[in-house]
Amino acid sequence: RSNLGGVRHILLVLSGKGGVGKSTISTELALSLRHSGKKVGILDVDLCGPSIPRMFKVQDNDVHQCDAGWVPVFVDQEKSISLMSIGFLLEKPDDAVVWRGPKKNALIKQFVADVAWGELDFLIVDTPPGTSDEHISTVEALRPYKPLGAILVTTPQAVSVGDVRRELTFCKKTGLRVLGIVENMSGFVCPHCSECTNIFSKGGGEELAKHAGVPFLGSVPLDPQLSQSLEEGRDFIQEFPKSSAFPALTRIAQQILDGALQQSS
Ligand SMILES: Nc1ncnc2c1ncn2[C@@H]1O[C@H](COP(=O)(O)OP(=O)(O)OP(=O)(O)O)[C@@H](O)[C@H]1O
Repeated sequence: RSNLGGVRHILLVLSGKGGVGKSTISTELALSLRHSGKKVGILDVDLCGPSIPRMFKVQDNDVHQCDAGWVPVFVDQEKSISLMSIGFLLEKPDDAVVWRGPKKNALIKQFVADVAWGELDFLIVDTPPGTSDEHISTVEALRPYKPLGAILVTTPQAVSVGDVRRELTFCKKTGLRVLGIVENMSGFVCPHCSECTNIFSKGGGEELAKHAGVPFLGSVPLDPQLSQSLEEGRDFIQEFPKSSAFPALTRIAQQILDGALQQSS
C-alpha cells in the first residue's frame, strides 16, 4: 500500500508571486481543519524557501526513518498535524539549497512517495511561487492520488492578480481543479476605530475569480496578530477568534470541508 493510501483529500496551495501568503494560508487552513476535528498533514515543497517548520515553531526537529519511509514531524501530542519539509533535512535551518532542477524533482518525488503519513483527512501541499519544474513534478507525482484541487492565493494588486492568471492556465493545462481564489492582505482593519484601509487596493482576486468562473473563497485582511502568531509559532485560530482575519480564515476552511464532503458523497 502506498504511503498516500490513507490520505483522503490532497490539495495544493499555489500563487504566482512570492510572499503573498501561501504558507500562511496553508498553516491557518491546517489549524482550522484541526479544530474541526480533522487530521492534517502539510507537505512543504518550497525547497528554496521552506517556511512551514518555522510557522509551527518546530524548525529544530529532525525527520526519522521507519520501515515505511520518513516519519513526518508532529506538531502536537495528539498527532493531529504532521509536517514534512526540506527544512527538517538541512543540517542548519538557514542552509541554502542550491540545486538544479533534476535534483529538486527527485526530492519532490521522494516526498510524495516516501513520507509515512498514516491516516490523514487532508494533505495540504504548500508550493513555491510560480509555475516551475517543481510544480509540474508535484502535480505529476500526485496525479495517481487524484488531488481535490488547488487554492490560488493572491494579494489584491493587479500585478499579483496577473500572475494568478498564469496559475489558472497552469491548472487548466495540468488538469488540476481550481478550488478557489483567496485574496490575502486585503485591507487593514484599524483595531481602534475598525475602519478598513485598503493598503494594497481591494477586490482584484474576487474580480478575477468572477471573470475566470472559479469560486472566490474570501478576502483575508492584513492582521498584525496573524503575522505575530506565525512569527511565534502560535495557534492563531485558537488564540485570536476576535481578530480581523479569523472569520475569513475559518470560512475558507469551511468551504474546503464542504467541497471535500461533496466529492466524497
Ligand atoms: N493576512 C496577513 N496579515 C498579516 N501578515 C501576513 C498575512 N499574510 C501573510 N502575512 C505575512 O507575510 C509574510 C509572507 O507570508 P508567507 O510566508 O505566507 O508568503 P508565501 O507566499 O508563502 O511566501 P514564499 O513565496 O516565500 O513561500 C509572512 O511573514 C506572514 O506572516
